Formats: sequence, C-alpha cells, structure tokens
Amino acid sequence: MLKVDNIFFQYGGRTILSDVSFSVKKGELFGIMGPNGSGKTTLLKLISGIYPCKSGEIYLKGKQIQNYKQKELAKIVAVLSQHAEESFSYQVKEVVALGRYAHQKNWLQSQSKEDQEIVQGAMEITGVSHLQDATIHELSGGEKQRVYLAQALAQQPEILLLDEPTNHLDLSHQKELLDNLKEWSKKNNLTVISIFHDLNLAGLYCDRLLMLHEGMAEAISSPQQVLQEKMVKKVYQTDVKQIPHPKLAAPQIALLPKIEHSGKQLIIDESYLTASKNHLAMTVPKPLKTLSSGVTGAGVGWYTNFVNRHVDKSYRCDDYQQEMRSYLRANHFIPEQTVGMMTAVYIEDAAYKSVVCKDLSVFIVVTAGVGNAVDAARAMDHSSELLPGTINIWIFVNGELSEEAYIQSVMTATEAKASVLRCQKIMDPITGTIATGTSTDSILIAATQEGARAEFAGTIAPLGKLIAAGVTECLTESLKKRNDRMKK
Ligand SMILES: Nc1ncnc2c1ncn2[C@@H]1O[C@H](COP(=O)(O)OP(=O)(O)OP(=O)(O)O)[C@@H](O)[C@H]1O
Repeated sequence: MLKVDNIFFQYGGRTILSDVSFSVKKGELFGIMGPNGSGKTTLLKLISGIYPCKSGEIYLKGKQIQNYKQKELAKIVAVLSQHAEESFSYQVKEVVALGRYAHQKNWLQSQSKEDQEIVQGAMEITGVSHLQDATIHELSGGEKQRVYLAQALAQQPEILLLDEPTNHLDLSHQKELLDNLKEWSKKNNLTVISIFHDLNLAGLYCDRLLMLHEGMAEAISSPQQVLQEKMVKKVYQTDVKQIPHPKLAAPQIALLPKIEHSGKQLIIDESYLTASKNHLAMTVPKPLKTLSSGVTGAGVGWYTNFVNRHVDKSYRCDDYQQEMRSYLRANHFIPEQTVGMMTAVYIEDAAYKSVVCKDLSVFIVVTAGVGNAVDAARAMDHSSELLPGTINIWIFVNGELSEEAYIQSVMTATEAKASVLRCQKIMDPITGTIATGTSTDSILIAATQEGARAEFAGTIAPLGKLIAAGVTECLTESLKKRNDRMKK
C-alpha cells in the first residue's frame, strides 16, 4: 500500500530525516513513535505529500506520491493533524462534510444523499452525532478531536494518517477511538498510520511500530520487539521497566520515577507482628511488593497488611472472598491493601523467626496443620473439596528481589516444606504415602525492595538458603506446637 524508500529530508540545511525506509501493508495499523523532535510529524507530512523528499521516494499504491494530483491523493489519503484554532465558526456537521470535497465534482454543488449518509455515518462512529448542530468553537478539545476524525473518515480514504489521535481524549474516549480504529481498519481494509506518544497505547493497538531516533529508523517491527526496555531507555534516555499486560500479549512500559529513599532502611521483623485469637497480622509502614496466593491480594501487588485468619474447620461460604473482605473491614484492615489468608490452625500454633546472613535477612511466619495432608504425586486420588488452608507460609524479605527471585522463593519454600513433612513422616491419609503439603496451602513472598539485591533464591543462593532454613525451622516448630497442644 505504502512504500517509503530511503528518504532524506532537511529544513534549511538541518537534516531531519535520513535513510528511513519501511512499507505498510493494506489494512495494517502502523505506529510511529519517537522522542520530541525526532521527525515523526515531518515524516507524516512527507507521506501525505505536503512536503517533497530531498531524496528517496515514497510510493503509494505503486505510484510515486509526487505524481498524484492533489484531489486524486485526497481520495486515497486522509490526514488528521494537530489542529490549530479554527477561525470560522462552522457547525460540526459542516466541518465533517468538508471531508467529502475530494469526492465532489463541483464544490458549489450541494451534498448528495450519499454524501449526507456518509457524513452521518462518520459522526456516529466517532460519537459526535449529538453535537452536529453545535459550532466547532463550542466544543471541548476531545470533542473537536473526534469531529476532525469524523471529517477524515468522511473522506473514505484508503490510508488514514493520524498525528497523536488520542491527544485531548480522556481514558474511555482513547480506548473507544482506538478500538474503533482497529475495527474499521480490519473491516474496511483501511490502512492507519499514526503517531503515538503513549507507548502503551501503541503497544496495545498497533500491528507494527516504527521507532524514530534523531531522524533515523531505530527499529521497525512488532510491538513485542520494538518496545523492549533497552530500546526505550536508549531512545528516550529515561529509566523504564517493561511489564506484561494482564490480558494481552502486548508489552507495556512502566515509568520509574526518581524515588527519594528516606535514609533508614525498613527492616521487617517480629515487632510488626500482632496476634489475636482470630488472626495473625503484620502491618508494616511501607507497602511491600508481594507475590501471594491469598484469598485477597492474590498475584503480584503492593501491600501493607498481611492477615492470617483462623476459621473453624466447618467454614463454608460460597463467596469466601467477599466474606473475607467483610472480615478485614470489620477488623480495620483495608481489603485493597491487605493480603488475607485463612487457616483452620489455631493462631497460637504459629511459629516465626528472623534469619540473617550478612546484608540480607528474612522474617518467616508459618501456621501449620496437616489434617488435609496430600502427597502431590498422588493428588489425582483425592476429591477436590476446598477446605481452609492448613500450611500458610509468609516470607518477608529485607532486600530487593528480582522476578526470578520471587518465583524461586516459592519453589525453595515449597521444597523445604516437603522436606519437613518427609522428616516428620506426615502421611497422606488417602494414599498412605508421605505427604508433600496440604490441599489448600498458601504462601506469600513480600519484599521491601530496598537494600541488598537478590537476583536468585534457589537453594544454592544466599536468599534461598535463608528461606530454606527459616521455613524448615518454623514449620517444624509449628507442627510441634500443634502436636503438643493435641496431646494435652
Ligand atoms: N517548518 C519547520 N521549519 C524548520 N524546522 C522545523 C519545521 N518543522 C519542524 N521543524 C524541526 O524539525 C524537527 C522535527 O520536527 P517534527 O515536528 O517532525 O518532530 P516530532 O517528532 O513530530 O516532534 P514532537 O514529538 O515534538 O511533535 C524539530 O527539531 C523541529 O524543530
């Protein structure tokens, strides 16, 4: 559809674009990104034929762009640029109707029925039909943006060129506009080439991206390949982290603001632990980055409260998450800031311990009961009834953990747990084999993310050794407390 071949452009003697080559297929949504002044708008102006290239060629449907007559080009290409203030007070429907000019033989001729239908359709798609009798001056920035998009669509182009189309739009209108653009481009084989400042939106919606850097194409590829942490850091000269989107295979870029650390490092230990008959709670002064399988706060998040709640063995509740949130609220914990777990184990059987080695330390809390002990290798032999969790392990790390270290912490703690159960000869009552855990165990790994950094937490790594030792000791002690109480 469009081929940009080795273009070069200067303003005065200053080179703005050089050696830029790429092609865009019909129906593709192609994003152009790059820092301020990298040449994005200039590139769009060259593609729309506003400026000629100093060297290199741009081909549109196989024909060089400078060989198109202006009206002929306007039937193929529509441009939505950053709009300056309008000097005329046109009505919205008149502004949109201007998009039809390339299709009309005589501009003085009144609009045909077909033109009117197309104009109405374009206004419906962009959600501005209700504003059609208003004058453009009366509209907000976002409403104007949608009107100009309707005008571009009324042109029924084959290529739509957009300069930051989501500028001025609120969150829901950004999503609506880009959802619609994606849908139209697929349905009507409309090619969309758009400048984006918001890398995350570009990553979510574009089929391919071009990253411009000082007038050169730094990368042209899929969002997964272009939105790499290293690339974004290099081009934008800023600190970022690439994170996965929760629902789609689209990379997202998180900004890392400059953080002023208060001089004193937070060290989590038993001084933050409180116990009542009904729950064990940790409340810390700063949110901890937490990976957990809690009833509330499951997954990865930042939390300040950690609650292990005792429930009766007969506890049954269809909406146990809602019920847990109510419990937390009733006990003055904000559910959104709390990892909440349940256990049928008595709170007095909890065991906890700090384990320190050089500049790394962990604080571990375990509650353990083995009524639902299961040998994982024989889990298929068990029914799937969900009972309150019995071995709950909390691991607080005074340090900064990598992503690998979070996952390896879970593995190491689980291996230590299985080892303790083997040593204690805890049996799976159904299979008669040695248990490796219980049916609804829970775990959390929470780190201060300041101080010493731990890249790994396998059993050979310093952090892994602390976790293995702490879990082994706490689990053994908690089981002993339980046994001693049951003997009484
Ligand atoms: N008409 C002009 N005359 C001279 N220089 C210009 C002109 N238009 C743009 N420039 C310069 O060309 C460079 C690229 O501008 P361009 O508008 O293409 O960048 P951009 O990547 O779109 O930037 P932004 O993200 O800030 O919109 C900038 O340094 C700009 O100052």
